[in-house]
Amino acid sequence: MTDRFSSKSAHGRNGRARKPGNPNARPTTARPKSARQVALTLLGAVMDKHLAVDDACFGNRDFADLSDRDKSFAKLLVLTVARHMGQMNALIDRLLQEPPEGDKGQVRRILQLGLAQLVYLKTPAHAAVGQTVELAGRKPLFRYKGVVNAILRRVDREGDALFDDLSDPKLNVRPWAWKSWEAAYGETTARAIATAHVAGATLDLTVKDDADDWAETLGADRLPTGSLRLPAGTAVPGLEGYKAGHWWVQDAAAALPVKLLGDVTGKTVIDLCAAPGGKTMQLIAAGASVTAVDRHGGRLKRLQANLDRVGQRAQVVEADAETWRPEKPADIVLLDAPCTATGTIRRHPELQWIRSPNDVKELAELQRKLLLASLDMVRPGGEILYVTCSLQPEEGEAQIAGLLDAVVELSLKPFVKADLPGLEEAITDHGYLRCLPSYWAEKGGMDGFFAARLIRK
Ligand SMILES: C[S@@+](CC[C@H](N)C(=O)[O-])C[C@H]1O[C@@H](n2cnc3c(N)ncnc32)[C@H](O)[C@@H]1O
Repeated sequence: MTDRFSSKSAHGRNGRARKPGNPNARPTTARPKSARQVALTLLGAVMDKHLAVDDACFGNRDFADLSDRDKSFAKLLVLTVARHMGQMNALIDRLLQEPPEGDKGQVRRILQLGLAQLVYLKTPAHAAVGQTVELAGRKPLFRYKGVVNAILRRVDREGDALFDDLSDPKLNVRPWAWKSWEAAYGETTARAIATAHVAGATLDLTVKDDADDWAETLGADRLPTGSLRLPAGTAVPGLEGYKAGHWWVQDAAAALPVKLLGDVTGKTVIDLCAAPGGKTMQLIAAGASVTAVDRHGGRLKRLQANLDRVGQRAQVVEADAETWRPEKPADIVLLDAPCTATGTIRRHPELQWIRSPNDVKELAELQRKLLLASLDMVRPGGEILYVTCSLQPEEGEAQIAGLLDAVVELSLKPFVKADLPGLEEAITDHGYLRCLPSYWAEKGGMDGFFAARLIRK
């Protein structure tokens, strides 16, 4: 078997001129880093600065210098470590006879990168071991080079057997998150959620129309709720219909809240927190007239590019939804609120390690403010659709229950199971949408989502 990742990047070698104006440009004499070295830096940014992997990549000059292939490999390494970190740490604790001193956790991270390659990505040992050991080749880590080498060689020799008693996916869940999910969904479901997080995510698409035809053209599965599903790792830009804007990438669960609104033809909708526009595009495709609001200019550019690609138009507003107000109240406000996004750990396993109970508290407060602001933007008799991609009840069920207790102008318009044929289990007794990553496990799962429909009296 050949190793696609056994040599240093051929891209960005010494002396290669950088494009003028490249903000990540570095002096041409600097020595380019290997994908594994960059992965080690990215892992540090995730764990120490609590950055999402994409954000860590965005600000990293060495990452910018890698070839596309090495960029993918560096990211894959970090995501694989994040996905299995609890299991890896349990094994490392067992194999490291003495915890390293004064290494700022680097030896553990190097070992994690080695395990990611040997155990999960099945990178050939000659590259995985040799080049990973090199990461410990400089001061102050070089005294641990032998230890790293010995541990990785043992893992290569003994393989999966070393993980026999470390298969419980709960090991990868932070205790505070486990406590919350167990209390909210029960132990069996919490474990199924953890299992889904380890399994990763498929590529789901929402099509503008002709879903059956597109399913056939793309060789995709048509899910009961209308989304199309392709295997994990399918490359998007090369797929037929992407450039022509016939479909967009959207997890099957993320597509449900707008579907649950029913017929929106001719209705005015304010899409608050709209970027990058998945739900905006759904609303427009369903016949609504949409004002898309987001406070992040860069993300709004992505929204506009998405609208351009699929040939749709919306009024696009860069503003803070807490203070912005429309000239005229809308029929519907869709609030896809900023949240901890713990429902998307399948795609972004690092969230497990960068979120904290304090984030849940702070974001729940922000969501409440945005919900109250939404009330000012919708006409009497109009609807507010509140959505989060969080598994935490504070950002879902408890948020809405608290709001309904406090705000007399609002009432719940419950969803009913008949609204969601094929996924009835996602409609709760209270009439909320509650998707869990463990649903449709045999089909490849889905993101965790919550939605509630409120009426302004
Ligand atoms: C969950 S994402 C939205 C995803 C989007 N609705 C979709 O379907 O593609 C949350 C968005 O909220 C935006 N945001 C966060 N706080 C905001 C605020 N106070 N006002 C407006 N937008 C905000 C972020 O910039 C981010 O784009």
